[in-house]
Amino acid sequence: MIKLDLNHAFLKENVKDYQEEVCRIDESLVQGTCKGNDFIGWLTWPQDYDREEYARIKACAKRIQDMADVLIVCGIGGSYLGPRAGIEMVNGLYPTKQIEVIYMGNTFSSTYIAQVMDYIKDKSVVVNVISKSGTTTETAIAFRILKQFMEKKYGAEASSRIIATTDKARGTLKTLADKEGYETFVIPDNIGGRFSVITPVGLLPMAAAGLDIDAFMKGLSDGSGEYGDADLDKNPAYRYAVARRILQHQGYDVELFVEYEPQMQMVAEWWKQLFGESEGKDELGILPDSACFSTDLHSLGQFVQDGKKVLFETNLYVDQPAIDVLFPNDDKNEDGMNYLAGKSIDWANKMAAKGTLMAHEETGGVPNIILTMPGMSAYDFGNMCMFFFKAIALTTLMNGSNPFNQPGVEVYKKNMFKLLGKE
Ligand SMILES: O=P(O)(O)OC[C@H]1O[C@H](O)[C@H](O)[C@@H](O)[C@@H]1O
Repeated sequence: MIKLDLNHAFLKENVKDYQEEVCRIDESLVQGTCKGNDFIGWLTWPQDYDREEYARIKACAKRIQDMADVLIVCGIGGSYLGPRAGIEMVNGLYPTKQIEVIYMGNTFSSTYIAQVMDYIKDKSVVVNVISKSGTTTETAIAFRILKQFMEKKYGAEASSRIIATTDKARGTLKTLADKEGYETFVIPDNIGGRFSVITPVGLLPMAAAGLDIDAFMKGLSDGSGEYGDADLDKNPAYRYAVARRILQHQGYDVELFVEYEPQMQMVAEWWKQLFGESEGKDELGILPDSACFSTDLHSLGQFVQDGKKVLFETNLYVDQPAIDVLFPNDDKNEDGMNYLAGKSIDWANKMAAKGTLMAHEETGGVPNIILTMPGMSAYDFGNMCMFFFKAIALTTLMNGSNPFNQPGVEVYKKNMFKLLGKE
C-alpha cells in the first residue's frame, strides 16, 4: 500500500472539508454515472478480467522467452509507456537474465528506426505490436518495417513470431492480424490507452520480460480495496487527489513528480500521460513534469530551490531498494570518502532525499507531497497503478472534466495527416 504524507505540503485548506464532494463523485464513479463512464472498465478489471485470455498470455510469454533474444514492443502512448514503466521498474535498466526488450513505434525518428533495425538484424526476434485503435501512425510505420524484416528473416514462420494486441474487432491492425494468422490479445473497449497497462497491453510484455504478473494483478486488486473507500481518512489516493486540488487553488500549476531511482523514470513518463491526458482539458489541470533526483538536483535543482514558485513536488519514495550496496573502505582514503565506508548506498540516497526535502521545503518554500511505496516489485507496480488511477479520476471529475477522453490530441494529427498527404 502506498503511504501518503501531507505534512510538508503547506495546504491552506483542510482536506476533510472536501469529504462531501468526494463522496458524491466517488458514488458517480462506482455507480458508473460519471462523465466518461464508458471507460471505467479499469475499476472492476481485477475481478472481471478474462481468465482464459490471461492463461494464454502466460503461455505466449513462455513461448516468447523460449524462442527469442529480443522482444520488440511496438506501440506509443498507453500502448508503450505502461509496459516499459513496469518492466524497467522491476527489472532495472540493465537486466542480464531476462529477454531484451526494445521499443519501437513510439517515434517518427528515422535515425532511431534505422539503428534499432540494424541492432536486431542478427538476433532472434519476436514482435508484439500494440495499438488500441489499430491505426496510430508512428506504430503503423514501424510495424510495416518490422513486418517486412520478419518476413524476410523468417519466411512463413514470421506469423508465429508476431503477436498483436488490439481492439477485439475494429481497426486495420485487427484485420491484418486475422489475415496473417497472428496470435491476438484484446484491449477492452471500456479501458482507455493510458489505463491499459493492466490489460494484455502491459501483461504480455511484462510476463515475457519475466515479471510475476500474478503478483502484479494481486497488487492491483489489493489496491482496489486499499484505495476504494470514499472516506478520505481511509483512502490515501483520494487524499492525494484533494491535496493536488488545494495546491492548485493556492496557485501551483505544475506538479514535479520526483523519484530517486533511475529505473523509475519511465514510471514518471507513464504518470505524465495518465495525469496530463486525463486532467489537461477545459483549460484546467496541473502540468505534470518529472525529475529523477539526485541526478536532476544537479540540473533542475536550482530552479526548484530558487526559481519562480509555480510548482509543488510529489515525491515517490521507495522503502526497500531492490538491491543495496555497501560502500567500501579504502585504506589510503585519498578521495576522502571513508566517512561513508561500511554505510549503505541506499541509506545515502535516503539522506539525500531528506536533505532535499528540508532544502526545498524550509528554505525554498516549495510544497512537498510524499508518497512511499514498499519496494519495486511487480506487486508494488500493480498497486501503484490503482493508486494513481483512482487519484486522477477523482481530481479530474472534481474539475468537472471527463477524465477518460483526450480530444486535444487529435488536433495535431489532422494537420500532420494533411501535410503527409493522407486521404
Ligand atoms: O493504442 P493506440 O490506439 O495506438 O493509441 C496510442 C496513443 O495515441 C493517442 O494519440 C492517444 O492520445 C493516447 O491516449 C494513446 O495511448
